[in-house]
Amino acid sequence: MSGSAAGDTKGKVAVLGAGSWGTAFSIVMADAGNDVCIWARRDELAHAIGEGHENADYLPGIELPRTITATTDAEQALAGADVVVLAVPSQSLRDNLPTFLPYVGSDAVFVSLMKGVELGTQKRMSEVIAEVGDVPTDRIAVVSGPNLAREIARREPAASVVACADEAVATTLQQRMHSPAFRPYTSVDVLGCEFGGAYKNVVALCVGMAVGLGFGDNTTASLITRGLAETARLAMRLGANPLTLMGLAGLGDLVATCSSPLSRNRTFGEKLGQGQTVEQIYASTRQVAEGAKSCSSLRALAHEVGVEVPIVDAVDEVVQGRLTTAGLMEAFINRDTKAELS
Ligand SMILES: NC(=O)C1=CN([C@@H]2O[C@H](COP(=O)(O)OP(=O)(O)OC[C@H]3O[C@@H](n4cnc5c(N)ncnc54)[C@H](OP(=O)(O)O)[C@@H]3O)[C@@H](O)[C@H]2O)C=CC1
Ligand SMILES: O=C(CO)COP(=O)(O)O
Repeated sequence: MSGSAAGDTKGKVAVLGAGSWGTAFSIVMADAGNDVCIWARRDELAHAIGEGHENADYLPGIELPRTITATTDAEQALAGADVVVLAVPSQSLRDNLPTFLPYVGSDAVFVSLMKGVELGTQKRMSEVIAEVGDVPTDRIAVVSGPNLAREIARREPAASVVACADEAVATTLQQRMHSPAFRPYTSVDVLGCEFGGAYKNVVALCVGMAVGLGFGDNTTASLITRGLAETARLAMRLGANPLTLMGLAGLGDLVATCSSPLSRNRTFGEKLGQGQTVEQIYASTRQVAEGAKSCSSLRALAHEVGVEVPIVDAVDEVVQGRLTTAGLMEAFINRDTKAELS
């Protein structure tokens, strides 16, 4: 993988997944001087992106740079790419990897944009890539931060974190993705970044429920703050750097997602709070709300390591249909009282 200063011609990037974030991140990479080829699983979407220069299904009204091409052919998307960006829903990654892996160059670096934890295995996405692809950790990076796709696609200024166990790889990727509107910071705390990204989706579901029930800023700020405490408690138990959770991939993303009506997770929670069922919500959108699945895997993981996660527990109960959203708020207030910093 080669690096160069912002604005220079850099190399080819394959983006596997043509949804909101895969497409918005492709704009970042194209603006930073990379040639980008997006893999979509539907012909009509690949055609709309490659020929019409718009992804009307996910980012309507955004004109895509001409250096972005698209295909449904994984071999074509990956040919010559030294950066391989994965942007499919987390729960589909394991099934999708065998389609991609035969065409990934032996030195190419994987970049996960996904913010979920696999159901059943409780693995983070970088762990799934390492396991299924037999890829060493110095070739797997994650990008995570307050990066709502539509705002990024509009080139509104934002920062993010690119994390890799090998700091030099993170730095090279940082150079590859630094664009006029997108400022990446490096980190070696892959676990902390992935955890921040996955956990905030569950907290955003909870905040959305509160909004849907008609509660105001005191309620949402209380949930965000206790959500951050819970995220940090579990992530630290698993080996994350606590400061990562106070950074862009933790607090930053938590605030953006919990505050924004653009967030699919917050919207999902809001609809639950307004009385819709999980099935009705799934039927009303094609976009992924990762927290609705990751609440169960994060809960299982927390219980495996003996960490208390009342928000994740309660959100999972609501999603499973065993608790109402009003019951969740009541449980939040009426749990046994304790010291804040316990
Ligand atoms: N959107 C955002 O603001 C951000 C999202 N993320 C994360 O990025 C990841 C991708 O999200 P995002 O792009 O937003 O998702 P979207 O829901 O917008 O798009 C999902 C994409 O994946 C495809 N897809 C859906 N199911 C499958 C499957 N089973 N196998 C293969 N492809 C599938 C969809 O194809 P089709 O259209 O054919 O259904 C679509 O191209 C998630 O983990 C998300 O948490 C991270 C930061 C920001
Ligand atoms: O991760 C995101 C912003 O950083 C997007 O959140 P949603 O998936 O809830 O839209």
